Amino acid sequence: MASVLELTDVSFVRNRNRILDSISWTVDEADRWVILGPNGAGKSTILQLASASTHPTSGTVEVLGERVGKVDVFELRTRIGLAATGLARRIPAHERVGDVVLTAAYAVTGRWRERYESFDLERAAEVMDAWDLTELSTRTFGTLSDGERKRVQIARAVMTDPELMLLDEPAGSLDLGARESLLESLADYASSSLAPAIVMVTHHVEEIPPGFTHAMLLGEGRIQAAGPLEEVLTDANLTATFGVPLQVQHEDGRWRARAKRS
Ligand SMILES: Nc1ncnc2c1ncn2[C@@H]1O[C@H](COP(=O)(O)OP(=O)(O)OP(=O)(O)O)[C@@H](O)[C@H]1O
Repeated sequence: MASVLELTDVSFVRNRNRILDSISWTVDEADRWVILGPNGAGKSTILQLASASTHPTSGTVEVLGERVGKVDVFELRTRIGLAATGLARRIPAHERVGDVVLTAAYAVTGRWRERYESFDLERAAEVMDAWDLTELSTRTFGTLSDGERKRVQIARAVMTDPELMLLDEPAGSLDLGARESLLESLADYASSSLAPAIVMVTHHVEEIPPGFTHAMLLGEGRIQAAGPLEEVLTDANLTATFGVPLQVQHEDGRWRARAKRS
C-alpha cells in the first residue's frame, strides 16, 4: 500500500516554543485518520505541514511522494483537499455557493474571469448534490449557517478530486442535528473506495465518523498513541492525553467519552 503522507522525526519550533516534537507518522492511501488532542496540542500545525502550507524546523515531510521543500508547493497543493476555518475566512461573503465550489477548480476564491469547462460545471453540480448543497447553490456564502458553511468548505475541497483530504474540525460549533447529518455525509464519503486518504482533526471522539480507521492522540506536541482506532482509543490513552480520568465507549461504529465516575 502506498503512503500518501510521511513525517519523519519532525519538529516545529516558533518563538522558542517547541510546538511539535519528534513526530514520525505515516498515512497510507486507504487510511482514514482522526487526530485528537487538547487545545494547543499542535493538531492544526500537523495539518499545515501535511498541506505543504509550512515547513518543519527539522525532520522531513513527504506528501504524495514529494518532499516538502524540494518541490513546487503550488503544484502539490492542487492535489490536496483542505477544509479549514482559516481558508473559509478568505471566501468573500457575497460569493454564491455554486461559485465557492466551482472556483476550487482554479484554486481561487472569488469568481472573476476564469473560463470553466463543461466538466468543471458538471463536477461542481455532482459534488453539490452529494453534499446536499444544490438548493443553496444561488445563496451567498455570508448568509449560510455554520453547518451549511462547513458543508460548502468540504464540497470545495472534494471538487478537485484530491489525493489527500485534510479536514480541520469539520463538526466544530455545529448543533446536534447538523453534526449528525455532516457525520453521515463524511461516513458515506469515507466509505467509497474512490475517496482519498483522509486526515481529520477534532476535539471529540463523538465526532469520529463511522468507517474511520486510525487515530493519533497528540499532547503537548508529542504523539501519545497512534494506530488502529480500537487500539488507540482506550480509557488509559485518553486519560493520559486529556489529563482527566476518562471512560470511552464504542457502539455501532460511534465513539463516546465521559469522565470516569469515582
Ligand atoms: N506562529 C506561531 N508562533 C508561536 N506559537 C504558535 C504559532 N503557531 C502556533 N503556535 C502555538 O502552537 C501551539 C499549537 O497550536 P495548534 O493550532 O497547532 O494547536 P491545536 O492542537 O490545533 O489547538 P486547538 O485545538 O486549540 O485548535 C499553540 O500553543 C499555539 O499558540
